[in-house]
Amino acid sequence: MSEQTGAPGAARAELVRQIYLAGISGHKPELSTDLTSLEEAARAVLEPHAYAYIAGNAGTGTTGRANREAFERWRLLPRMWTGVSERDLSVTLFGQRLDAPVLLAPVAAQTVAHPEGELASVRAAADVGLPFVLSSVSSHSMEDVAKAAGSEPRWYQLYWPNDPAVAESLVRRVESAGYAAIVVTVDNPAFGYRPCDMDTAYIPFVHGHGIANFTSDPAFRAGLPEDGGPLAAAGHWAKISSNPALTWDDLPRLRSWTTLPILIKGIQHPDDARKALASGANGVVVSNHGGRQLDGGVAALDVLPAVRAALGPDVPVLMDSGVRTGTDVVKALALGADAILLGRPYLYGLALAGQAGVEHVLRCLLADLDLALALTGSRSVADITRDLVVPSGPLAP
Ligand SMILES: Cc1cc2nc3c(=O)[nH]c(=O)nc-3n(C[C@H](O)[C@H](O)[C@H](O)COP(=O)(O)O)c2cc1C
Ligand SMILES: CCCCCCC(=O)C(=O)O
Repeated sequence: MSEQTGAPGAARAELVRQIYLAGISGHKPELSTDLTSLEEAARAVLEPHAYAYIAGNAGTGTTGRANREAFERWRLLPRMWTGVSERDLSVTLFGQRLDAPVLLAPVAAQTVAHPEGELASVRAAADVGLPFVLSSVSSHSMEDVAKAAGSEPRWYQLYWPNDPAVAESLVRRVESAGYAAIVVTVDNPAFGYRPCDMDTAYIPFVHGHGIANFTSDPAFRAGLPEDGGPLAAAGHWAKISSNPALTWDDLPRLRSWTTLPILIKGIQHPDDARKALASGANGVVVSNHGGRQLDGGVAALDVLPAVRAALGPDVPVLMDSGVRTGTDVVKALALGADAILLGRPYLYGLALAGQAGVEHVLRCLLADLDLALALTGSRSVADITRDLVVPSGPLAP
């Protein structure tokens, strides 16, 4: 977030300029500006089990593919001569002004991709001015990540543990460490059936990745056996980490621990969106976890308009699962999202070049988005309305 108001932030204008100047001078970027190509590039540098964990989907990958197919089914219907020399990508969520409608999705155990993990990602997010959403299951503690973010915005994603003392302790730390919102993920009552991980017999959390918020938590440590080493900590985490007994009746308890905005992530049914709001949430994230949980499920983009209709125009609705380009962001916004969360693409940037790789991905996405605004005739996010997208195929006369 920056203090700037109005037309595009200097940083974004500069990145568009740099990308084009690079083309003119013949100076090739180290990583491709086609973000969809980074997965293959990252595959070449990652250990097979690490690539499988990041890229993998549940089951046969049907939901993961559906996420992309849904974006492909929509086409942008651009308008001309609307006067787009000044473009403003900013949005306001929960009173917080964001330079662009883009956040970094919570992704677990980022040291699997790069030794600096979340510290590299949050620094990149801060440099570009986008909020970072820290996973509960991070390889660096929420306090260390907050320090690396400096004064830039960060949100926290909560997997609600089944130990009430640990749950409350985590939430209180989130508030003390200056996180600006809590994103509660509800699509994970159990780990999805993921052949990609079972076949490599790889679970990051037993290899020292992803449990820093727990090993640094006094309530968690109180439950550890005295002589327990890292394996005992991982074992204890596995016991308390998920909470399949949760129902909507539990949300008021979380509400009583914090005044921060609460978003529910993993919403796919309009009735669940209504229940989330009725139980005390302030917004939702339409998501199927990038296809990593339920195979054969609906595409996130396909349910977005129904969720928006259920909640009305004023409730913050974010979405993720399948966003790969700036034009995907425009489609999601046109179909009802206030902002999107970017997932795997920034992890591939992280794997390829650490902080610089994440920055590259974010700058490319923002440049693409800025140009998509110009090319669709949109001067601001408010101009991205439902009539900017049509189903693929001939336009009805
Ligand atoms: C390796 C990996 C780890 C993830 N870890 C978490 C997590 O800890 N918490 C969470 O809510 N979502 C997690 N997600 C889901 C993302 O937040 C997001 O919903 C998903 O990546 C969107 O799909 P996409 O990356 O295909 O666009 C993870 C996704 C990946 C790829
Ligand atoms: C209950 C915690 C499981 C952590 C799963 C991390 C994740 O969301 C993913 O791999 O996807």
